Amino acid sequence: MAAQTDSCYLGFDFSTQQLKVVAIDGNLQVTHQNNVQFDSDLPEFRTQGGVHIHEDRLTVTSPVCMWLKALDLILEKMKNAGFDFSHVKAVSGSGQQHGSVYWKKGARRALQHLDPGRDLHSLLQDSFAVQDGPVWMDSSTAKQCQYLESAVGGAQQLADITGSRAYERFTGNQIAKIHQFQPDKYNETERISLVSSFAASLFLGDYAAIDYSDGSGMNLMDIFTKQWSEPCLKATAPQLAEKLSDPASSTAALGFVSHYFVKRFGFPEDCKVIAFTGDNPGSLAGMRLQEGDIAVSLGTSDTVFLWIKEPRPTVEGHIFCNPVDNLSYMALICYKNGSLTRERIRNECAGGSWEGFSRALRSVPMGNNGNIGIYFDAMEITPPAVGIHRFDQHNRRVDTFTQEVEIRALVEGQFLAKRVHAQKLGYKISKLILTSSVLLQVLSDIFNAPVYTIDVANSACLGCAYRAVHGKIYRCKHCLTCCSQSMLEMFAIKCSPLNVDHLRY
Ligand SMILES: O=C(CO)[C@@H](O)[C@H](O)CF
Repeated sequence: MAAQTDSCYLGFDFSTQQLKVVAIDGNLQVTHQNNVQFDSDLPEFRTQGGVHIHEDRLTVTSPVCMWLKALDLILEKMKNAGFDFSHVKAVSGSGQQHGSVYWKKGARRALQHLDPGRDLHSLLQDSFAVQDGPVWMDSSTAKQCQYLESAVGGAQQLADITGSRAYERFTGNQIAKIHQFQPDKYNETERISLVSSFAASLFLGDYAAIDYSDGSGMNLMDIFTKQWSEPCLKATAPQLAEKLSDPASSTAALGFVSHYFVKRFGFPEDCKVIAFTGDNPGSLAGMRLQEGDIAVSLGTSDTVFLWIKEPRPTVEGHIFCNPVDNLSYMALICYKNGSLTRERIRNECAGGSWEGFSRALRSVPMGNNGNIGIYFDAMEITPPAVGIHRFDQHNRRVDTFTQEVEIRALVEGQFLAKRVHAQKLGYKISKLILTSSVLLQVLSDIFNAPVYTIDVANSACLGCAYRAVHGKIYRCKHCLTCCSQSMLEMFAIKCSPLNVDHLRY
């Protein structure tokens, strides 16, 4: 890693299982990385995979105080590692998409007057109307989805406005459920943030706007006007526009870090806060996608996404506003059964070892001798289905595979689904960029296309650190309007070509 130089930019990612941070210098070189694992570093919240799955197996939440404590902890870890905050010129970040935070009346005043002598958790733990907020793994709002679609004229009509049909995890439907079943908590709420804008609010010392890109994942924002859609707001809950406030550009400089961070950690007073966004939009920036590239992100959720100019919303997949270029968009497909399912089968079929998993995978030929598996441990998003299904080379349903066949069936099944859905949505598959270096070969075989990886594990953090640079440097000095220098030009100026391991031509 490069030594810390005089300019430094931070990108935070509040993802499902951990809080991560990447620091880069003015040449976009990584100088520091750190993380806090929610389950192991903050065991008092008793999460599994960073969440609480409720008894109905559909409701999934995360404690907002866990995220507060995680930020306290990661900043302490950075300070103890000798990180010098006085060089930080700008911060940005991302959060798991769709999750929501409900600030209760009076919270803004607390946020604006944080005492640098105390930690964030002790200062803000009583500032939330909902302690355990809904997150993207929740599938409990089917009724709210049906109501919203019927109110605006159907699934395709809703997709034409917001970029997606109604999805259970999307924030608007979660807000509708809280208004319906916990009206006192809804009425006690003065501001609703996404996880991304909640995190930005902590650094800003005031409520931060929801950005266009993450706001596209709410079934509430018109992705063309980039304003809240009145019919969607009306069909969701009363006084909602007031609780959300106006969305802002994902490239917006929201202000400077608060007095709290200057005094407690030594951030410079002119350290800018650039709008935080969703984790997948953050990854899109971090992977420096060009038109025609397809990104595959393997995480708690798996996603396939690409940079597009012309949005064509459908009832499958999602169209979000682009986090880097206000005139572009991003297309995304999301799969809920990602790393948690791969870890379950690694534990059951390879003794918990990734080396054993890889050996088993390589021991069975590509195509798995015709055996195919579908592994939906939890209700899947794409398609909305659940259950484990195995078929042999004669298309007969079978109950078990050998351990090696099971492992290859899982990986090939997950990647085949990605290819089928990507092609069905018209994604042109020419080059793939994978966020991690695992499973490269299988992905390349399944897509029959060259696969690259980026050389930093935390693509969302990296993308947000890039966005911090972009927001700080490439902005006219006299106003906070959108900068003239595009981020892709910035990359051309600031750094060498993407460091990629090119697997196969
Ligand atoms: O729901 C998703 C995207 O639509 C997931 O990828 C979450 O962003 C994961 F945090």
